[in-house]
Amino acid sequence: MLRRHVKTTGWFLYLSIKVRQAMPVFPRISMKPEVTEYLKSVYINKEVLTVVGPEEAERRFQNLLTCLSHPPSYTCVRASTHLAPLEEIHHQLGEELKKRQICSLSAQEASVHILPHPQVKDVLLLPVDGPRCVQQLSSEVVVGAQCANAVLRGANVFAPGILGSPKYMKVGDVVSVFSDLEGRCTRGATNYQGKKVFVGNGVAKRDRSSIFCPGEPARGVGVQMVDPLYRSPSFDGVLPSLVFLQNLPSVVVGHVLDPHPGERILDMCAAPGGKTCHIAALMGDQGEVVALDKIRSKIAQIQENAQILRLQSIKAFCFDGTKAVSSDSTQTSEGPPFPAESFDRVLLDAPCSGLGQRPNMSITWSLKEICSYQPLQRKLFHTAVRLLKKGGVLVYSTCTITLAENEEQVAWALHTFPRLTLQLQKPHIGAEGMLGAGLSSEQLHLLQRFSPELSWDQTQTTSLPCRADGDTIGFFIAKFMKT
Ligand SMILES: C[S@@+](CC[C@H](N)C(=O)[O-])C[C@H]1O[C@@H](n2cnc3c(N)ncnc32)[C@H](O)[C@@H]1O
Repeated sequence: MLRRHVKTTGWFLYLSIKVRQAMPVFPRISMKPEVTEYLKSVYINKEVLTVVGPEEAERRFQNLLTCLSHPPSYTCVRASTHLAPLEEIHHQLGEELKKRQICSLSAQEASVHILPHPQVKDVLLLPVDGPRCVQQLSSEVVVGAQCANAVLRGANVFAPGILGSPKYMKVGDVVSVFSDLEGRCTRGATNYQGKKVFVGNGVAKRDRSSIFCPGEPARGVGVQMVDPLYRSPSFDGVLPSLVFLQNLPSVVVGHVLDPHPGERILDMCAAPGGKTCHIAALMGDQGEVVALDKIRSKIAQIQENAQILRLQSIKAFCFDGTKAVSSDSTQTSEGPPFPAESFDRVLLDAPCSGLGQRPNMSITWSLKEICSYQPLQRKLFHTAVRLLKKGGVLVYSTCTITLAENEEQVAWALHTFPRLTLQLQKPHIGAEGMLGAGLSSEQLHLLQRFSPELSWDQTQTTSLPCRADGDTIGFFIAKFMKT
């Protein structure tokens, strides 16, 4: 395997000459020592040690730290099968990608490389080309970590994400883009020497002066990525009503909830509405999907997505989910709070520590912040159970990897609400629940945990769609019925 060392400021990155080789290109995710210790105690807990042994437990933990800093090796889009058959959307997407030449593949290859998921009937998968061999340049643009993560998943650099640029950067200049790993680059920097990681090359679409001008905040694309380390199509404006960018586990959530036409569904923490829209689509837009979110500015995102995807059964409200049960059982108004037992199904896609997101090269949070979600999730859970009809279905999901927000919440819920029983999930394409929360093997079997660390060693040698179910963000799903 041919490799070369490329020197960056204080950092050595291994850049691969061969496309898709097993060597990681980014350093392991960095975090505060207390957070590393905490995650280690989660992944190398007593129950895990007893079952898989210390070596395997350690291997999984080290894999976790590596895979979190790397993007999944494919892009997942959900097709609007309520508007057109999957085959038709597949074909149109191939044509559109060819037309826009946003796909690096040849015209003939473009549609061939879009693959339907074998089990999730409204998902199309597109391989990501990377890590690619890209030469670093002397002109450096430094962007915030969030912005860089989006670049690694196919986005361009938007002006607000830019922290530093060459002193005389002009429109048309070719620049190398770096992620500010520690969040220490000050806005307007001209030569940042802190920890940074190269994510690709692009062309400046704005002069430095217009990016950092005082007063009016800069908007629009600041650097168009032409040679990214990981190339995947940008879906900006591509068939907006027919394809929706969504991580595979998030699409699985909608199917696990299994909503039926004519039902009344509650999505308690809904913004920006990806899962809300999926639920409405699965119901053929027949019935009612009530979407709540506590943050007012996010309600417009739900409404906008519903409009783009041509869904009319969604009603979005700004409301605190923990207060969504009305004490008045005769209350009949359309919006919250609602009388108990008002909904056939409830989705609690809970606010969480989000540690399963990929790529993520640095967790800046303290342990206290990470541990702050469990009580809020329990409050929301109480409301969810009260609002659910007898015989109704409750799905609880998070995009994090701790036991405290996942399996421990399930153990707590089964203990607190004797009328809840765990249900089989369909599809079940992730792993089962993680050991360590005292759940039985039957209970763990009913849980779905997407655990990229389990297949990280094989990720880059297995072809799509086989690797799709393992090479995901970290995610958790539990399905209950109220008996
Ligand atoms: C994981 S995100 C939801 C993602 C969404 N389900 C989707 O698929 O697009 C969690 C959301 O919960 C919202 N949230 C936090 N606390 C809440 C509360 N008490 N009541 C309602 N929403 C809340 C946040 O504003 C955030 O938008």
